[in-house]
Amino acid sequence: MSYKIAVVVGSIRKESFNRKLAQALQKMAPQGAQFELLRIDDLPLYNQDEDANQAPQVKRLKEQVAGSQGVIFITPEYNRSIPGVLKNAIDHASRPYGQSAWAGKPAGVIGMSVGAIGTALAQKDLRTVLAYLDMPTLGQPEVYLQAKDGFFAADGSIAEGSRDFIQKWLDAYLAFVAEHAGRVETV
Ligand SMILES: Cc1cc2nc3c(=O)[nH]c(=O)nc-3n(C[C@H](O)[C@H](O)[C@H](O)COP(=O)(O)O)c2cc1C
Repeated sequence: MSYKIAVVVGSIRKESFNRKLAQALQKMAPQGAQFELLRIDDLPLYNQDEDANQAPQVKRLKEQVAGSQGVIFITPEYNRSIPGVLKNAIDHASRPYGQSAWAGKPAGVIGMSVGAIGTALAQKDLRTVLAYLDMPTLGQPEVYLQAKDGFFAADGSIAEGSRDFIQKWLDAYLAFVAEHAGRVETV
């Protein structure tokens, strides 16, 4: 079976480490796993008044999530939590109430920040949100990455020091997606 995995990056900065990580992961994906990086930088600020009249960018986001078999969130930590742009995207695709695009999608959480705890607190907050959104989320292994010179190789791939560790996370996440898809198919 092949899987489409939606990838949401919690930074819209041009030189984002997390975007680079998303691109590196995309290259590490095995055949049968197709990664799609979702755009969130053109979403309006979430406003509940617009629930019945969602912007085309919001509809696009929801369709991309709905068409995926899983979602990977790759986020930096901002002020010990998740960036507003990521929460904005999550809130958009969770509404109108009862029509969330996220529900039931198996999630993977990974992130890179400059601080020593490597997004641990951002991921903790994100996991709380994903639990509420009814997204089964891979528990182990956890990946907390501190941005350091040499993490990425010159070609944008993950350098040797961390490559195996990240590959193990990716393999575990894709197995989690497959297990979830199997469960859904047998219901
Ligand atoms: C508003 C703001 C708050 C931040 N707060 C944290 C933080 O709580 N922990 C941390 O490790 N880094 C923090 N940083 C630094 C980010 O880790 C750094 O900007 C990182 O490069 C962001 O990820 P990106 O490269 O994908 O954009 C913060 C940066 C900004 C702009």
